[in-house]
Amino acid sequence: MIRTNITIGLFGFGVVGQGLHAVLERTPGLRARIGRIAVKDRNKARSLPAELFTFDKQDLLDDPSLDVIVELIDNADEAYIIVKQALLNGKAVVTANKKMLAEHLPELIELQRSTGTPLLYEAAACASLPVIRNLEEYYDTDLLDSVEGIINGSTNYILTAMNRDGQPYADALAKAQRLGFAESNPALDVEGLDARNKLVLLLAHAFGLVTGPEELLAVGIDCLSPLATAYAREQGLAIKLVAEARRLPNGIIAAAVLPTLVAPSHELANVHDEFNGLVTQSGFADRQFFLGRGAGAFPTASAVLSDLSALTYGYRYEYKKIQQNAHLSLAPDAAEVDVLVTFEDEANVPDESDFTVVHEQLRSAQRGNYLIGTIGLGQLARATWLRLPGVCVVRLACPLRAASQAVGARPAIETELVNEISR
Ligand SMILES: NC(=O)C1=CN([C@@H]2O[C@H](COP(=O)(O)OP(=O)(O)OC[C@H]3O[C@@H](n4cnc5c(N)ncnc54)[C@H](OP(=O)(O)O)[C@@H]3O)[C@@H](O)[C@H]2O)C=CC1
Ligand SMILES: N[C@@H](CC=O)C(=O)O
Repeated sequence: MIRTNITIGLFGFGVVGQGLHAVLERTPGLRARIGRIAVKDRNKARSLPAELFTFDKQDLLDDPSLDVIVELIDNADEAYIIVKQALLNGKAVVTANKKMLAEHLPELIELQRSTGTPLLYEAAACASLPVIRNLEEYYDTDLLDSVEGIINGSTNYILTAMNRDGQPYADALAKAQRLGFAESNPALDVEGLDARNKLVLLLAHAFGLVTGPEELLAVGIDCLSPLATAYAREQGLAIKLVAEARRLPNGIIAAAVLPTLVAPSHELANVHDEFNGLVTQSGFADRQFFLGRGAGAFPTASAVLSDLSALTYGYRYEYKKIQQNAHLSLAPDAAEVDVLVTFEDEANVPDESDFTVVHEQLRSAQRGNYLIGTIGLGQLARATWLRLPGVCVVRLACPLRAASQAVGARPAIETELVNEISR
């Protein structure tokens, strides 16, 4: 699609949809205009003339005067139906819906190929940060070793409000919702699932690895314990929700979303509020850092705008790395991670035999219970204690790495038990 005037069929007129309308008004150079808007709620007051709105998706999907469908709704299942039909109808699509994309990526890649119709989604990962197109194009000839970042704005906003401003978790979450940063279902944010959906997209564009979200371990910030927070503070570290994908030897990729202790010298330590930050490490370019707003109306709309502009010069994702890196595979059992696990009582003690090495333990009625150890990433994902109430897992300040032990071979446990056990 190479043209200078675009007429948009817009699905959704919420935070991002209204942001896009405002941004387009201020960007006359693009010569894109919204032709029709599909929304859901018939009783909601709208800031634009009523004749612009419809409640029937076919009014947009079947309208030959609309060149591009921009999908900005908060329902991933409906979004999938809309995007699929638009592509089958030969309409280019721009979407910000990372949940829908992560759940259907293989099919959506194939649909782009079979229909020859582009689907762009820069806003779906890190909102205003131009990460997808950079990973797709800029690093094409470079050897990417890792991408790690803060890729959910709401949780970073919450953690900043709690740690810097002393706000309670519930208040900080409510404010992230009021500001339009959080998903309609904020569990997606705080449970790490939104970051996991974005990690699926990063994996596809950084390494050509197409995987489902359920293949990736995600732990959120909803279970952070006061003990973990105090531990971080004592060590002079910040807790951030970090997504990481790392290339290990033998064509293995390790990837996960985990609350992580971050040293003050690390780029991510200075990513605050709803900002996102992404660090890439690559063979020739070395270390690079992207920083910008990761949520909100205008930052997200700016990425949608950039995709619309890219469509005018015929841009589409080629997913070249899927062919180039066909030898890469996700292998959580070949990776390990160092973690701090805090737990409330005997009912939710982590199973020591799950750990490759237990470095330190404390069980104290006064100070609380914790264990610091090295554990296989796959083993952590399978651990029955991981999801028990009262259990909090935080990754220590070191990257995912290749497992030092063959799977199944148990090393001697090095336990430095701080013997304060009073029960
Ligand atoms: N907010 C943010 O910072 C970011 C959001 N995103 C993604 O952008 C998308 C939109 O988010 P956001 O604007 O915050 O969400 P909002 O909840 O603010 O708005 C959702 C909009 O979708 C409409 N809608 C819901 N279901 C349908 C349907 N079946 N048909 C037509 N319209 C429908 C709603 O209609 P009605 O007005 O009638 O209720 C509403 O206008 C989501 O996928 C989100 O994950 C991505 C990056 C950042
Ligand atoms: N809820 C998301 C919105 C942007 O993707 C977030 O907080 O990052």
